[in-house]
Amino acid sequence: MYPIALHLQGKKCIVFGAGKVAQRRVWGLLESGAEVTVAAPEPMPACWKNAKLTYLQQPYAPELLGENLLVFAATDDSAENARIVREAQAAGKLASSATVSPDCTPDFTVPAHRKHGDITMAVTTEGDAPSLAGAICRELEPKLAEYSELCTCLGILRRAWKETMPDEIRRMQLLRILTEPKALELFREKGKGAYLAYASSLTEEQLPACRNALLMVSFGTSYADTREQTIGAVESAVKQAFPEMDVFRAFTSGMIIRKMRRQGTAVDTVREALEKLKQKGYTHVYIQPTHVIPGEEYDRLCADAASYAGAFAVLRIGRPLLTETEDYPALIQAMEQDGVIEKASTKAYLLMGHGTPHIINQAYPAFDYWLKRCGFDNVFVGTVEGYPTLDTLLEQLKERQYQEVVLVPMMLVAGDHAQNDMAGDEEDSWKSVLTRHGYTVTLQMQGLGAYPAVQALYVAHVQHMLELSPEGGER
Ligand SMILES: C[C@@]1(CC(=O)O)C2=NC(=C\c3[nH]c(c(CCC(=O)O)c3CC(=O)O)Cc3[nH]c(c(CC(=O)O)c3CCC(=O)O)/C=C3\N/C(=C\2)[C@@H](CCC(=O)O)[C@]3(C)CC(=O)O)/[C@H]1CCC(=O)O
Ligand SMILES: NC(=O)c1ccc[n+]([C@@H]2O[C@H](COP(=O)([O-])OP(=O)(O)OC[C@H]3O[C@@H](n4cnc5c(N)ncnc54)[C@H](O)[C@@H]3O)[C@@H](O)[C@H]2O)c1
Repeated sequence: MYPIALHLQGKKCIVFGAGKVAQRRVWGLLESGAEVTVAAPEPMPACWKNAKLTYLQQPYAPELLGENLLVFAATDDSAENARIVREAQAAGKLASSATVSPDCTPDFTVPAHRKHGDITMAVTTEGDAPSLAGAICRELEPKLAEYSELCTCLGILRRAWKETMPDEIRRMQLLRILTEPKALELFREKGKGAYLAYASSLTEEQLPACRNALLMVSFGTSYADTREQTIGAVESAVKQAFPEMDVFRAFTSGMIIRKMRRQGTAVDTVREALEKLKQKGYTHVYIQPTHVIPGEEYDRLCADAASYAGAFAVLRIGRPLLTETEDYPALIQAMEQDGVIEKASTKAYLLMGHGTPHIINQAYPAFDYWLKRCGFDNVFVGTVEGYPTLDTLLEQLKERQYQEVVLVPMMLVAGDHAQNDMAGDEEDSWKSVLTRHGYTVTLQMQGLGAYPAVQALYVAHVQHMLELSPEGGER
């Protein structure tokens, strides 16, 4: 089902039947300016005496379909209605039926509708409960009436601003402010005069000069040091690369946000950040996640952003670090460039990824595959919560002759997982297990975000997001 509003002025339409339903169809069609023909076996009902329509006193016949664009089968014979619909469709017309039958699939349904001034409201239940569609319209009708004067006002303002305000974004911004709940309430409570005064006060007010916001979204960490060395450093790199953008921060982990609040540091959730950007009047919002993979956190981010889709002229989401195929060799090259991993070394490097029950966990074995493709036979990927596990890594190490292993977090930050699961003194940490297996363990305690070459990858992802055409790039 796809709703559209048809402009029927001067278009030919035919209604079969002259009973209660047919009469509703005919009045509606005449109101919309259509050229109406009615065919039914009885004489023309008196109510149409002064109506501008062509009345044919005869039952349905295929030749009556003629040049008509829309066909309304409104007889009380459902088999006849089904036949009318089928034959009209075969003749390339769009047809509806007042009766529902299994051997007929009409092209359109007539929704319950109400019109007040320039506002038309239509409700369909796809034939399930037509009387409910009518009831919903009746319930909402007073609201429509309330807004029809406002609609006229806004129509006048909008046409005037199209002439006097060449900046389309500014116009959009103003019209959005003027249809926010606060403005609607002002119109209802104080009337048209107060509303128009508010509108002109807005046009005089200086709207924010910079309308581009870049929201950097991270999972977050409550470890303040690593937070600034990684998340903060990625954000700084992006700020430097895009000086024309206002850069903001949001975290996706509610647990971390709460913990930080207890420590006295406020960070926004994605929804809070988007709400603030909307309030501040930003029109173009670009969201760059710093997440390593597009997993659950990223899915949630997309859902949160989707609920703000109508709030901005542009709302786009960039891709996490490992999303497209080319991201894999790019990250390997970056890690090599900053000396995180070294090819053909006598040391084995074990990268500790987070891991996830989400299907994207495949990114970790895929990254391992890419490492080998790029010649890093001595670098292995494992995860804390997914596959490959530490046991998988131990098996792989056993087949080779390494004595020294270097542990590296494959996470943006060197937070809880790096400090405890990787490098902690508990007996099940990777460090403890590997030491027990006789390896000499070295720790690299930096999150990926701390490396300039990785920061440059995020800059490239933002660049890519900004370059996408609005049609192809919207998410
Ligand atoms: C909305 C409205 C617009 C309009 O017609 O203008 C409309 N029906 C309205 C009223 C209404 N219709 C019926 C009752 C009796 C109570 C009840 O049954 O609920 C009442 C209430 C009343 O009369 O108060 C019975 C009924 N309707 C259809 C069948 C055939 C069937 O199901 O076989 C039967 C069973 C007959 C039987 O049992 O014998 C079929 C259709 N009726 C449609 C539209 C289309 C689907 C719209 C949708 O739901 O999306 C469709 C498919 C026709 C089409 O698309 O042309 C209008 C409300 C106007 C308003 O109040 O503003
Ligand atoms: N869509 C709705 O809102 C709605 C509401 C109630 C009922 N219905 C269903 O729609 C049907 C029509 O309802 P109504 O209240 O208008 O019935 P109605 O009895 O008032 O009118 C039926 C009309 O169809 C005409 N007709 C019969 N055979 C014809 C033919 N071969 N060619 C042209 N006209 C023909 C009759 O002469 C009459 O004018 C009913 O059978 C009912 O099931 C629909």
